[in-house]
Amino acid sequence: MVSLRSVHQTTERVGVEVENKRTMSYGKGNVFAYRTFMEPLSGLQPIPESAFTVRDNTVFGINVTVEVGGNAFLSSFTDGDNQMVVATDSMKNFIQRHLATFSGRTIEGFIRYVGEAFLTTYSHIDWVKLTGEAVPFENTTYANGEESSTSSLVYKHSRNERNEASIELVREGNGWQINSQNSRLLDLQLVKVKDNSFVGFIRDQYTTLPEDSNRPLFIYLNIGWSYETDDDALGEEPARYVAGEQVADLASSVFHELTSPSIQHLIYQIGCRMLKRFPQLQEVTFESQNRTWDTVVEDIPETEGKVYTEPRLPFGFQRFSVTKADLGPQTTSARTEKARL
Ligand SMILES: O=c1[nH]c(=O)c2[nH]c(=O)[nH]c2[nH]1
Repeated sequence: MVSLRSVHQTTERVGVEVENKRTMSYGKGNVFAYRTFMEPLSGLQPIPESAFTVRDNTVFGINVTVEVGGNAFLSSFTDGDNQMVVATDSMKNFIQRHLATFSGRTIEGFIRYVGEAFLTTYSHIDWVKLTGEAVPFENTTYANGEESSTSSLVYKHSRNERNEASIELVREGNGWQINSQNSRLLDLQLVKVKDNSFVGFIRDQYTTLPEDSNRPLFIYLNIGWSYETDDDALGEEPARYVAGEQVADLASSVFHELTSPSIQHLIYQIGCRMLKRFPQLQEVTFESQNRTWDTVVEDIPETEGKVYTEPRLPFGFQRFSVTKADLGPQTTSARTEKARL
């Protein structure tokens, strides 16, 4: 038994700990900035699954969230003392104006540039986290005589999947270090109209779902990746950069090829293919959601088509990460692991 007194002392010690590690940050979200005629990102390493090799960058749109922390901000919370406060409105201006002086070509590069600038400009900021979500614009075409040509003037705001990058920089001595850096493709929505199954799952008193050896499969995917070498994420060496557009094509290509037994296995296969194509990556992560339509009309005579409607809530999801350990010789150890279990 612990005496009351020692409980009290422990609490005091814990209290000090908590004081040092308390949650304290502030920042700004939805900071939109658009720059036109930015340098295109060309020279990407082509992969067989994708024809994408150049990101145009004529319209570079980004939605930034910035969050900063540091002991210097404590008195702004506890005493209402704003002496050290960088107004979040100024943070917004800081981000937007830095887009004019940015000399890179990627969202990863931009948030790194802004993060470093925050730490350099405001010496009392201990750490900064930035997320940049691309606001994507696609090419359009116009009638050029009898031909159709790509417009260099008109771009179409895309509401499809988009790239995102995030970084956490922490002050360290006279410089800073990267605590985490990730790239993601958000909200890739893919439907495969046949050649997917879901069978062999547990059947017990709770099971109402029939086995299906040929279902349509509609999935929503967030795919994340991190690099072995942080600087590869910047796109300064385009051949070492992984573009979300390539990742989207790779994912749909694997989906096309695979007669999938489940979403779980599909995302594993996508992850392995990504690490094979892009050996500069360290890890690939997935958040998937099952959005498979509900069937309304099962048989339409003389066609293999059916009629479907929106899926009913609730939706299933998966989370999974794939690393190089999942490639090559590790297949053996995965099997051994299974045998051991
Ligand atoms: O691919 C799937 N994985 C599951 O775990 C699952 N569960 C479910 O009801 N449908 C599906 N589909």
